[in-house]
Amino acid sequence: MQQTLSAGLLTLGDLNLSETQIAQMIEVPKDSKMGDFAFPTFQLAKQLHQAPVQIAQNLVKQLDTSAFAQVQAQGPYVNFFLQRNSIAKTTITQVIEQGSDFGNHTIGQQANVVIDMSSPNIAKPMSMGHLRSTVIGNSIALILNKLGYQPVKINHLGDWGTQFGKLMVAYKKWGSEEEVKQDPITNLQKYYVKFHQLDKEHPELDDEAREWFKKLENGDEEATYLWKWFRSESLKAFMKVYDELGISFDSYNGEAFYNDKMDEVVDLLAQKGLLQESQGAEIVDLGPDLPPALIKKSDGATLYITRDLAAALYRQRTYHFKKALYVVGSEQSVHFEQLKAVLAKMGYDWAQDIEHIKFGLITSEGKKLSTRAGRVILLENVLHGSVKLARNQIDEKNPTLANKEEVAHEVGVGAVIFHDLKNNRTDNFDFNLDEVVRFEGETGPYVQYTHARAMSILRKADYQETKTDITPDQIDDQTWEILKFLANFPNIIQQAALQREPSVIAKYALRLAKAFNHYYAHTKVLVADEQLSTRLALVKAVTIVLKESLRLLGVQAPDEM
Ligand SMILES: NC(=[NH2+])NCCC[C@H](N)C(=O)O
Repeated sequence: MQQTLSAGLLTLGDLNLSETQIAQMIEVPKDSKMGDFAFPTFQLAKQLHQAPVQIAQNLVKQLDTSAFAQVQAQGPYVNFFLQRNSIAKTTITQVIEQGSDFGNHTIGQQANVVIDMSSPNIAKPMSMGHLRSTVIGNSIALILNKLGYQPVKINHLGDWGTQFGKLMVAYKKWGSEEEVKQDPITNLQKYYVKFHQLDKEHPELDDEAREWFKKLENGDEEATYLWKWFRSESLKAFMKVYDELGISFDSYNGEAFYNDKMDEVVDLLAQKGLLQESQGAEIVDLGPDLPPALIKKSDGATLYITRDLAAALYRQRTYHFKKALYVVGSEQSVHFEQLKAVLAKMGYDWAQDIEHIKFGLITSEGKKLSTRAGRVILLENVLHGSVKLARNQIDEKNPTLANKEEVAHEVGVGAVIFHDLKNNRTDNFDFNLDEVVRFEGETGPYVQYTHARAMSILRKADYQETKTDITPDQIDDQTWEILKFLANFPNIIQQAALQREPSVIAKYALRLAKAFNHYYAHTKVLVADEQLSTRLALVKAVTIVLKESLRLLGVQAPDEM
């Protein structure tokens, strides 16, 4: 279809659309009367100086339609109706032969894409925002990898800053080693909060904190020891969450890693004549549309953005990245615009390869989370609560299941990840644990359950791949619904990659699962007639694509649940 469209489009005018770009535009209409696939013409109107409806009509006249059952213009769309039988045979055969490789592409040519993700702050709890960054970043890495890119997942830990001075003072005054070892995050946080409760009335505390931070910067033995220890205890606690999520990183180079790389950045900025003094501080002016970037404070301390500049330089040198993605909440938009702007001013053309992958807030009862208002969601409670709810559902639906513990974990954790990824990433969404783990509706467990159900059909039939001989004769509407989705999977992956949007895959998986359940409700799959092996092959293909969709989101697909 891409080839046909590509050839047809060339006759309309000077359009520079690659087949990949065309693939990314193709849609599967919700109403099958509008075709199996549809090609929208809106986006071409400007370039061609024609109305979309006109373009659709002209295009249809130019297309070689011999490979299709029917091609027609309907409003601003070109609708394609495929030859069901031939598509059925090729699609099912392809999916089964390629297995989880179905949809793979070499477009990425092994180029490195650096993904800055998760990046929680030492001695503080990991927030729901950090969870979003972790699961979105992980899924984007998996999607890009499927297209032949080499993702490099970097956890840019918040492990440096004046807060460590405060923490050291607080720990030495009110802390204990046992407490920190037992529950590092809760207790370190507790000391820090106590410091802030007292420092208003005891300003000498702030002086002590400054001294401790200075000691740390100067490599003092005790300060360094404490810092390393806080860092490693916190990291251990974070690792537990990452282990539960099944997510790993290629690097944990956090802010502190760039300590000895800051001078170079400041020198470079000075050499290029970009540094200005402003009230004792050093800034880079970024014109009327952006606030200036604060590079060095009047006391000589460098800032968040200075570290990000050093990190960008380091990553470019180390990985020669094709793209550098920063998966960070929308509230940091200005920071990343500044980062790009400073790098562009420094004359690095790779500044344009930096992308801020924004995401929205998680709310509770429609309101922003707030520790003070008591609207907090603790990550650990979410994961454990979700696994527990999944366990209850399994006990109810499948009490004799063998590895309940393991499956409950895969379902509970998968539910949380899926719930996050099914929304457009920039949308805010409300968190309600009961909703997350439901086996019906638009949830991860629903997709997992559909996969497990399809697997159980194959088990009952004692399906052997070698028996596959596909001879579809009549393809009814329910079957066709599934086939269409299967055939479109490669396009879906490319769409998700281009938009950096895992929700494209999550929504696709929901639609495919729904189509399968619809089919299953209408079809006696296991009846022994001459179409049995074709039906089983279809079911097999569905299990492959559902499982691969879930994998790309970072969600497991148990065979039974
Ligand atoms: N390179 C970066 N700035 N990454 C994001 C860091 C996020 C930061 N630690 C925070 O919690 O807000």
